[in-house]
Amino acid sequence: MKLLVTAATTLEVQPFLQFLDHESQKVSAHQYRLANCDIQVLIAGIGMMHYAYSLGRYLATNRPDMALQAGIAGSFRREWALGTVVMVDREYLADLGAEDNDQFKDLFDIHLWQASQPPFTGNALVNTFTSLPYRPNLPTATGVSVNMVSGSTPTITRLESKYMPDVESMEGAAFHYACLSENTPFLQVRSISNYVEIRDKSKWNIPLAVKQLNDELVSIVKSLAGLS
Ligand SMILES: O=C(O)c1cccc(C(=O)CC[C@H]2O[C@@H](n3cnc4c(=O)[nH]cnc43)[C@H](O)[C@@H]2O)c1
Repeated sequence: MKLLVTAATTLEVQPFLQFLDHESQKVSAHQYRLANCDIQVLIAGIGMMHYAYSLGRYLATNRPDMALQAGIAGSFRREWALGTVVMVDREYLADLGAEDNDQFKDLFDIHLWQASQPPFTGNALVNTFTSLPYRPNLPTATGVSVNMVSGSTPTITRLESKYMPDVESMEGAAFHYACLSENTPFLQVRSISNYVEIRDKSKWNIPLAVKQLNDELVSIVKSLAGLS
């Protein structure tokens, strides 16, 4: 099987790259062979613009059997400990639209986009692939994707009441959009590095989130390669 593993930054998948260096055959700079799996690693950049361009360019000439996005995320749910790994199955574009005095309206609200226009389901980018080669047993989550990490009470309250999100990232929606548009089965896996709150970087735990994310990533890829 041909598997694409993609992340915004190398930092987020560094331990996975080390695993591949030790356990697989390196075919070229970002390509590996692990048992029955051809693995391509794409570092697509931070934010939706970089991500959509890199992934779109890749999918224009490559047909992976499955794409896997791995990254860290902020959590709206305090009951999820930092380091919890979740599978995001629904994404909203949460800051693309218009400000109307103190109200935010997304592109569906102002009728520039129509509900369920492809590849949307309603106003969300939903992972509708039901028969993936492998599905990890992880909590599922609703994601919002933003261009600016949320860090004020009005913004957080607005997102919670409009989209009821569990997690926030800066690339999830771009990944869903590209994979749905190209009919590529996909999984988005995120590990909680911080809570979505008034910005306090000292409370983030990126090393823990990266460790837990990569343990799960190795386990998923081993299962896909038929190694466990
Ligand atoms: O400001 C800094 O010093 C800083 C250092 C490292 C990382 C950051 C980020 O803002 C990470 C953005 C990156 O991680 C994802 N992420 C993680 N938590 C959140 C969040 O609460 N809201 C949105 N995105 C988040 C995101 O997908 C980016 O790729 C800052």
